[in-house]
Formats: sequence, structure tokens, C-alpha cells
Amino acid sequence: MSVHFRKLALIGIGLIGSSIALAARRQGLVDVISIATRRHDTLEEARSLGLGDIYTLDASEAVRDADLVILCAPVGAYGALAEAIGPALAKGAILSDVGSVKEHVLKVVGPHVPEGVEFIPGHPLAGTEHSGPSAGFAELFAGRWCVLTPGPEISPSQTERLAAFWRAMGSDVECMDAAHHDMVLAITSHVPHLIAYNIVGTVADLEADTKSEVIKFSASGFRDFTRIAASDPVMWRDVFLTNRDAVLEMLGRFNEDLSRLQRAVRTGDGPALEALFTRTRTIRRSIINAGQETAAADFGRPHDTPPPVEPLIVRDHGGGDDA
Ligand SMILES: NC(=O)c1ccc[n+]([C@@H]2O[C@H](COP(=O)([O-])OP(=O)(O)OC[C@H]3O[C@@H](n4cnc5c(N)ncnc54)[C@H](O)[C@@H]3O)[C@@H](O)[C@H]2O)c1
Ligand SMILES: O=C(O)C(=O)C[C@]1(C(=O)O)C=C[C@@H](O)C=C1
Repeated sequence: MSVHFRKLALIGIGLIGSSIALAARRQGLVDVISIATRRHDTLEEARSLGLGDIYTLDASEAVRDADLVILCAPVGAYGALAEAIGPALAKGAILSDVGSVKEHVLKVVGPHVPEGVEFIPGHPLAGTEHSGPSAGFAELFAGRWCVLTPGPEISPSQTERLAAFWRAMGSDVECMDAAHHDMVLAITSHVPHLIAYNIVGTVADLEADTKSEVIKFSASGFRDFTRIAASDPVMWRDVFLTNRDAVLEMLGRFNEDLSRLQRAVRTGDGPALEALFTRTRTIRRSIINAGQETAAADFGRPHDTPPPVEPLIVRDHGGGDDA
């Protein structure tokens, strides 16, 4: 399906918003890009990078006449933003977002969506530890999944239109139920971030001399954790505040497994340790193989970005079509 929007409004222009602006422009998917941010400095940075055509501090101004509006701010800001832009949304527009959590977004944005506007939440499973307008790059979504969570009332043709937009930026698209999304992402993304924040926090609390030794001699294992733990504090605060139940559920299972592992270490249970490490190595290899199959070479993904990861997703469509 060929896809084209007259005016794309991006509300929030950090890593994800700027990457959408660059990719949509490069692929010729939109005529006009209008950008709204909360802070003047961020808006000026976006302007100096040439990310859009219209720049404003007023989100409701940015969405006027837009046929595609994407919320790209931290999810904690969505309720107030939706309330502000709701009355200004054009009839026939698609309203979407990129938030890392989906049930909360449906709950806080849904009530502000006027009749004649279709709200189709989305989540590109792509990112880095960097933030702000200058962190974006057009290839960010290439070969990565984008999950859409349309409600049952959404017309399949509009879902397909949005899916085509993401595909044109290089993504593979999957539709699913919002609650299911939140459970899957809790274990594949949210808990791993919590673990990284925690282990780096543990080092930060060590006595000064031990800490400097850790930093001096940190090899790639700990360094990988520090990359994740450098991710945006506000964005991740909001993820844990808004996906609490799913994160606690997955953290409970994680803690049970950690206790079993702790016991295996304490009792010197070599076979148990080796059996687990063998299973986990298989998972890593299957992820890498899946990535090679779906690599989107056309988009020239930068060498330092990892290959796409096949999400552990049950193909459970939440009322939309199979876009
Ligand atoms: N970083 C990732 O890896 C990643 C990946 C997928 C999805 N997401 C989601 O994308 C969204 C944006 O994340 P990001 O990484 O681009 O963050 P970012 O910090 O780089 O950018 C966020 C931008 O939102 C704007 N903003 C912040 N508070 C605002 C407010 N109250 N009102 C209006 N605008 C506001 C600012 O323009 C800011 O630059 C989040 O909801 C996040 O969950 C992030
Ligand atoms: O690659 C990274 O740095 C990321 O953290 C990306 C990542 C992830 O956990 O995979 C982070 C948050 C998102 O909502 C989606 C993707």
C-alpha cells in the first residue's frame, strides 16, 4: 500500500520524534511536518537541525489540519497533552503515539479523542540510550518491529494506513492487544532496564576505592549494563509508573528464578548452572539468526546498532486487522 500524509504533527521531538521526522521525510511520506515541544530550547534545537517545517510551543496549534498526529513525549505527559490537543484534532485524522506502555496510554488518551478521529496506539521496538532532538537518525526503525494496539472500534483500513507508514520507514508491523503488549514488554524491555539501573546503582553505592577499581577494570559485561542504565531517566520513570502491574508480575518470576540460581551457586550445583547457561545460549543464538533473516539492508542500519530482535509475541490481534 502506498502511503502519504499531508501534514504530520509530532508532539515531542526527542530520539523517537526526530527519527520519525528524518525517516518520514527521507521516504517522502509527508508534505509538511509540524513540531511541538514543551521547552523553547528543544524547539530551537529541532529547528536548527531542520527536522520540520512548522515549530511551535503550542501542541494544539501543531495538530491543526494534521492528518497524522504522533505523541512522542514521555508517557507521563500524554494525559495532559491529549486533553490539550483533543479539541483541535481534525476530523478524519489518525492519532497515534510511540509510548513504551500501551494500556495506560489507551486509558489516559482515549477519553480526549473526539469523534471522527481514530486513535491507534503504537510502539516502535527500537531505541538507544540517547535522548533529545539530535539523537535521532532515519535508520532507527529499519528492520525493527513496530507494535500497534488498535481497539476493536478502529477501522482496519486506518490501521493499515498507519502500518504502511511504519513499513515505509523500514519496520515490520504487528497488531496486538494492549495488555498483552505490556506483559511482553515488561520482560523483554522494562525489567532488563530495571536490572541495569540496579546493578549500576549497586556499583555507585560501593565505597570510593572499590568503585574506582570497578570503573577502571569494567569489561564488556558491566559496560553493556551501563549503556542501558544511561537511558533517559524521565522516560523510564514514566514506564515504571505506568506499567506497574506487568513489571511486578515479571519481577516476581525473575526473583524466583534468581533465588534458584543463588541456591545453585551456594550448593555448588554445577549441572544446574550449566543446564541453564546452555539454554540461555540457545536463546541468544536464535535471536541473532532471526535478526539476520529480517535485516533491512536497504535502510543501511549503522554498524553499531544491534540486529532486529524477534519479539516473543503471540500473534493475538486486539480487534484490528492483520496489518
Ligand atoms: N528511547 C527509546 O529507546 C524508546 C523506544 C521506543 C519508544 N520510546 C517512547 O518514545 C517516547 C519518547 O521517548 P524518547 O526516547 O524520544 O525521549 P526523549 O527524551 O529523547 O524525547 C522526549 C521529548 O518529549 C518532549 N517532551 C517532554 N516532556 C514533554 C511534555 N510534558 N510535553 C510535551 N513534550 C514533552 C521533548 O521534546 C523531549 O525532547 C516515550 O514515550 C518512550 O516511552 C522510547
Ligand atoms: O536499544 C535500546 O537502548 C533500548 O533500550 C530500546 C528499547 C528496548 O528495551 O529494547 C527501549 C525502550 C523501548 O520502548 C523500545 C526499545
